[in-house]
Amino acid sequence: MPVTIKYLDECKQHGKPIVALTAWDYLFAQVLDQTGIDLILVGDSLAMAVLGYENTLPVTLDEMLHHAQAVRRGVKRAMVVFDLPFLSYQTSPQQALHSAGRALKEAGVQAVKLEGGYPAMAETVAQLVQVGIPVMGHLGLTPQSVHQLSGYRQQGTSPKSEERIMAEAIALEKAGAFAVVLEHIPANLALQITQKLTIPTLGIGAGSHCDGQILVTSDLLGLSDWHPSFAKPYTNLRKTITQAVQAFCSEVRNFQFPESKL
Ligand SMILES: Nc1nc(=O)c2c([nH]1)NC[C@@H]1CN(c3ccc(C(=O)N[C@@H](CCC(=O)O)C(=O)O)cc3)CN21
Ligand SMILES: CC(C)C(=O)C(=O)O
Ligand SMILES: [Mg+2]
Repeated sequence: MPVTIKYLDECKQHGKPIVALTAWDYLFAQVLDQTGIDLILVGDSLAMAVLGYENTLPVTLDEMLHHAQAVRRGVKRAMVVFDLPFLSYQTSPQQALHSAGRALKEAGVQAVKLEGGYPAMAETVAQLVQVGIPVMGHLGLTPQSVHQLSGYRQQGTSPKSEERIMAEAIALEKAGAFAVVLEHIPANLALQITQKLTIPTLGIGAGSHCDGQILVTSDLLGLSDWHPSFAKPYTNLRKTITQAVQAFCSEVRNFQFPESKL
């Protein structure tokens, strides 16, 4: 059974943690989906994780759509969410509608995600939801605002900032968002938001009290050359791949592969 908004709501109600990861291609999406995770995000973090950019700002809507199409082909069960890239939705609700519409029509994703809250984004979310496009919010550390935020610093550390993030979360829920990502905020603030909202919260660097967790897949696999402090590598694929390639090099250079058959 494919994962639906209703299923994610039930997870929250029953205290069953939601598991979410990012993917950028068919191969990884298929492997992840077959493990039974709930949600796959085509995250704009792919700008950094797989395209080698310094931040997420350069990646374009067309580039993201190309990745999303590949991801979609690999997924049968998980909900696929498309991360709207920088400046594909901030200009106006019309622009957001056009970009989100392309993600649903051209890549076949079930939902979109956008960064930010009240007041501008709440209005945009409301308009998308009104035409039947499910929206996931993203608050706290919003990487598309890296320059405005003076780096990838933890957010919600002052009473004023805490209050603002809580207000934005409430505004997103009111606007009709079906879930919200909370990134790099104190665990206690994430707990308060999770208790206050009826929609599920997905945490990344936001403690253990969210309704689910999301990580960048290359960080979980130990494939990235760098990962944020809050990520946990569950294996060291970088090392495994390096060793396999070195073994191949050695066998080719020593005429051991392929086996000689005359
Ligand atoms: N591979 C990868 N994993 C991610 O989780 C991720 C990305 N890329 N790219 C987009 C954003 C950027 N993220 C980040 C990046 C850096 C920190 C980090 O190291 N923060 C430091 C402070 C850095 C500073 O002050 O500039 C910290 O201790 O909070 C956190 C989240 C999370 N996202
Ligand atoms: C980490 C998640 C929430 C994200 O926005 C991304 O991968 O781009
Ligand atoms: Mg993102």
